[in-house]
Amino acid sequence: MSVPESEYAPDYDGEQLDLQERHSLRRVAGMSTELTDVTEVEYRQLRLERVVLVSVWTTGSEVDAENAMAELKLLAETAGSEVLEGLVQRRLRPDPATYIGRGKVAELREIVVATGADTVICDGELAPAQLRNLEDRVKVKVIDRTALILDIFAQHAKSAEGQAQVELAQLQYLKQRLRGWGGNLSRQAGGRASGGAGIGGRGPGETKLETDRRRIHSRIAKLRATLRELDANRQLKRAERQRHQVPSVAIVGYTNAGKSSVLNRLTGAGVLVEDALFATLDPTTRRAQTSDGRVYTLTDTVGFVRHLPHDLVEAFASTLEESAQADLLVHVVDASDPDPVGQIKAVRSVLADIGAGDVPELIVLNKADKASREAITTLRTAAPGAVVTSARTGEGIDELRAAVESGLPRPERELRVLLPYERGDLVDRIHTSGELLSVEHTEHGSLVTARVHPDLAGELGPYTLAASS
Ligand SMILES: Nc1nc2c(ncn2[C@@H]2O[C@H](COP(=O)(O)OP(=O)(O)OP(=O)(O)O)[C@@H](O)[C@H]2O)c(=O)[nH]1
Ligand SMILES: [Mg+2]
Repeated sequence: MSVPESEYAPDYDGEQLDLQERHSLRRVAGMSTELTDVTEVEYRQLRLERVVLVSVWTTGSEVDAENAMAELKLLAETAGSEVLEGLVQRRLRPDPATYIGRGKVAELREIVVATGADTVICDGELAPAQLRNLEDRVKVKVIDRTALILDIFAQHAKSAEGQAQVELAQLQYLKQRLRGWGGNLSRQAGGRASGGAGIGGRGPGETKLETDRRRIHSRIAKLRATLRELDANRQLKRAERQRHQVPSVAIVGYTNAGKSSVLNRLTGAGVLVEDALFATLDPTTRRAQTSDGRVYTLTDTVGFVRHLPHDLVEAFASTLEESAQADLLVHVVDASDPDPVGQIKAVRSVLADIGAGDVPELIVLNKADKASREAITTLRTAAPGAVVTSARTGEGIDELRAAVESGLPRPERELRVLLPYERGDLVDRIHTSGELLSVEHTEHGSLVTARVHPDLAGELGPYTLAASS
């Protein structure tokens, strides 16, 4: 399988790296998808694409490169692929024409032939020309990480809004690549064994799009209009919650960190939990109550991933906005992941992008049952004030609930009122929207000290005895 040395000649921009590193298109160990039983093999052969993963490793340590590859593998498998091989090339930067070094392309072709792969997935966002050049030479479908993530989102989107958002992102992505693709490979064919659309092929078909570029544009316009309408709906609901001064908490974090599991633990909500990336695409809002009866909302959100495609962030803006509008972010981290600090950084960078950078954040180190003691200790130092939980065993959930309660904004007015007994309704409202500090039952009514919002303070005005702060 070795390629003559002369073939490496055009591989110029690797020249400043160690010779041996440059020469190897290294196999990453343990990459092939493990199939456990025969029925699974048969089932998967019908459905799966057989893929080879390729990555250019430019910066960071070898461990970083392997973690990135492991994540790409997980993404590919989430999309339904069988991973045959993972290859990494050490290089200062991707080749502008072929992504990996030109000399490596022939080697990649040999691996594709030898393994019987029908798709190559590159870790990154490739230029249209890079995709086309690679496809021409490797002679199987080549897709990039962005298309892969879009594909996973397309498979998981359930609500009308989620589906419209994904389709919009896919069309934006395709629009820029219409000229780049085509040629002898049909995008519509999909994986050899998938019996139809494969990765990157679900969603809008390309040939149709090529024949009528205007149709993309009008479809995009239509989707945007639909999304605006749906967004207006969401705004209404949010405004309603704001009017009632209901504090909101958004659960954010890297994909598969355990956000939905944490929400389920906190509220008993039946939200889909799956060992899959991007299981949750539609935000679920649940009502919760503090120990003293104040009502607040908890919203589960779409997970983040490193290099979340820009088109997706834009398309999901209204969903992601939920986090920017929250009073508190519960940032769930998988403490058992090999690189939790990298995940925290990736999540914070998306949060900053969507304007949620200033919302108070409570870090939750989840999967404590699985994480090593050292990892937890290191993370505690990196994130002081973090709560350690296991959504699996329930460890730390009470502590988390208490931390969320104390992180909620406090109603600003403190007052003392004497409420006649027939105004029990007002006592109830203090319970659910304010903080009841003390009650004393007198012969004239209930003597209540409480913190409430200005609205309710206004209504309580006639009964106020003394106001402070
Ligand atoms: N061992 C362990 N597994 C957990 C824990 N919390 C969640 N999991 C598992 O991790 C996987 C992902 O959990 P989810 O709650 O779906 O994660 P998520 O963050 O909502 O994921 P997405 O919606 O896909 O972004 C599931 O298999 C859970 O059972 C935990 O504390 N310990
Ligand atoms: Mg989820």
